[in-house]
Amino acid sequence: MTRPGLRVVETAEASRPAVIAVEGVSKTYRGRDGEVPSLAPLDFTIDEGEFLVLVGPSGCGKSTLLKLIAGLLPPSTGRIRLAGREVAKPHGDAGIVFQNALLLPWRSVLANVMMPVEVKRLPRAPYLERAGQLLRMVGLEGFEAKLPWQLSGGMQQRVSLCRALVTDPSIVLMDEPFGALDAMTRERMNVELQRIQRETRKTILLITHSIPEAVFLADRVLVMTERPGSIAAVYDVPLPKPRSLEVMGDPRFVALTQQIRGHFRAQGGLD
Ligand SMILES: Nc1ncnc2c1ncn2[C@@H]1O[C@H](COP(=O)(O)OP(=O)(O)OP(=O)(O)O)[C@@H](O)[C@H]1O
Repeated sequence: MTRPGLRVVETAEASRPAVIAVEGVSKTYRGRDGEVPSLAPLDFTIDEGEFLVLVGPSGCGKSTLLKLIAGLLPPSTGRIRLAGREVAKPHGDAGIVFQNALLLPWRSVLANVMMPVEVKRLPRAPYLERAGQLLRMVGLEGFEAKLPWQLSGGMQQRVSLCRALVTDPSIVLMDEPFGALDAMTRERMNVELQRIQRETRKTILLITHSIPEAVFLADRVLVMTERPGSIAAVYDVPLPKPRSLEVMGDPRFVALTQQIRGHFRAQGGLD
């Protein structure tokens, strides 16, 4: 049952249940040109409230994995459970944020945020209130009536994040959400996203090509191999949250980014 209101029920850190369970999941695309094995069988879980970041070489199946979790594609083997239920079709219980904000240009900021509410035919009034709260939380109070082109790229991505959160989904999936932003805006958005996750307590799975971004944001970083992607390593990030940008100078931060970079040196980098 989807519910409005920014906060979810508090759970003890030690006994956080898994929100996502990926069990033996693989994906092979089959088309006219033959088969493309995209993901090797994967097993991992994401805990409630966890921030898991995926890094891996280009084409290793990261976006495919996100689409599988969102139910947009069926796995070739294995199964995915989201909040205990097997994902079998597009379920709408995952908010998705892509590299481009993908806002409808003729709709106001508020109307864009309300899109999932309309698609799911949920009652308008409580979600309108939630949309207003979310826009306030991301610093866009007063911009509700603006059109997307009147906003900067970073502001548009914040709108897209509000749209992903408006129906209070079990998980937020983010595919290179800040990849199109300039470096300074991107850093600011990383700090913002960390705060937003703290306030909403959402479970987040984020894909990035930036190792520092991964370490800055994550509770755990999952490193993937080249296609067909499998799990090369999973790292706990031993840095307390909230983190400020200064953490990037912390020897533990530097050591971990170096260690993760080591996975890609032999493969010629992340991109
Ligand atoms: N619909 C499709 N049909 C056939 N092959 C596909 C399809 N979608 C993706 N692929 C292939 O599957 C592999 C994994 O693609 P995917 O987009 O998941 O990788 P990725 O890790 O997200 O890449 P990037 O980091 O470049 O965004 C790639 O080789 C891609 O060409």
